[in-house]
Amino acid sequence: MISLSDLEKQALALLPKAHADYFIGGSEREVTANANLQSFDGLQLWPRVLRGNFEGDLNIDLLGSQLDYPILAAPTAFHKLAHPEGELATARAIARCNSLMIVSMASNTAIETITEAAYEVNPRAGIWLQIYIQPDRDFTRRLIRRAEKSDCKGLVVTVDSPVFGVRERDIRNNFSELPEGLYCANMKDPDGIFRDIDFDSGLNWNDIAWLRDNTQLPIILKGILHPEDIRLAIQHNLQSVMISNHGGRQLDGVPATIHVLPLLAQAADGRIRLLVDGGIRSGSDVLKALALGADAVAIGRPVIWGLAVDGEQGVQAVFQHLHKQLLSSVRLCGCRNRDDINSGLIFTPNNQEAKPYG
Ligand SMILES: Cc1cc2nc3c(=O)[nH]c(=O)nc-3n(C[C@H](O)[C@H](O)[C@H](O)COP(=O)(O)O)c2cc1C
Ligand SMILES: CCCCCCC(=O)C(=O)O
Repeated sequence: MISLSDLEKQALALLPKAHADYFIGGSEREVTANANLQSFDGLQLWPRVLRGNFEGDLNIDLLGSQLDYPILAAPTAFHKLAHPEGELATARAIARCNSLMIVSMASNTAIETITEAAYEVNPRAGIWLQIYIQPDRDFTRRLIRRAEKSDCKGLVVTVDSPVFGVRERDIRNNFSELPEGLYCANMKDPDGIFRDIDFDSGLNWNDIAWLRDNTQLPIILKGILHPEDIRLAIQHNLQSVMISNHGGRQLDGVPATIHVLPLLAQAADGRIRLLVDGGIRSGSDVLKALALGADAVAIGRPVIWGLAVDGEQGVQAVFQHLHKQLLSSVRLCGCRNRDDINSGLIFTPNNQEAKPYG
């Protein structure tokens, strides 16, 4: 693979239009979906030279999961629309890469089957489950128990979705149901009936406290964009937040995540692990996010493109590609160790006078 944009083109050409549009689309006018991508291009790295080797490593302990590098898979729904092996192919690929997969609540494969496949490939694999807290709290509690029993290592709670975003492409394509034979496998009730995923528009911090009392798993809040919400997450003893605008698929017109990251890193002040997603398409994008304060980044659509083009191997290729590019960017920037990856690496007109790192 040469670039993720080549891969994206290949994947889009392979998929039926309604599915390609579901995967690539954003909400309303897709201003935020586009801003995620463009904002990375608007940031420039500011390299130093003649500083010798990068002696550090890029591995990370993320809430108990050991990753070889700080890139993980964001939760994305319906992998069987991209490839018949669906989430099993994704999970195996990511396990082989010693990375971490956040399984969507809307996966086409049940969480137990996914963890089993991942741990078979790599007993140290990282698997977290993403949930939308359901208005039916008993159902939510049962799903959390299933995640715990199947040895998930974290629970990601998506909080940017009191209602579902308006996806104009899906409306135009009349895409409102999965093809026959595909299901949201985690939504099966004990009586064998699949229920729909609901969005709880009344969700508030008391529900997060309820969740805190209902699981020992680390909780990661996904969909944070405001520094005040970081402070509240810290107050609620959460381990991590994902700075995310849902890939521009929920509220259109919100900032690109990379733009709010510095403010949120300041609010976090090292007291909570910061993950960021949205528009990361190259190793230099990953480096920009790490430099601005992220502990790790997550990728959504690129995983789908890899899966659609070449199943398990395609997903593996995406992770290997980003890892290789990240290492190359780190070296080209003259970083000697992990501490050199800081905000001094980002050139802005305002920091021309500032003393860069080192
Ligand atoms: C096709 C698709 C499905 C998604 N499904 C979910 C989901 O089930 N749960 C969730 O919290 N986020 C979901 N997201 C949002 C991603 O987790 C992530 O925030 C976003 O894709 C990151 O942007 P990127 O695709 O530019 O990397 C989905 C995104 C896409 C593109
Ligand atoms: C009603 C099904 C909900 C699936 C959620 C997937 C998602 O979050 C997305 O962005 O699409």
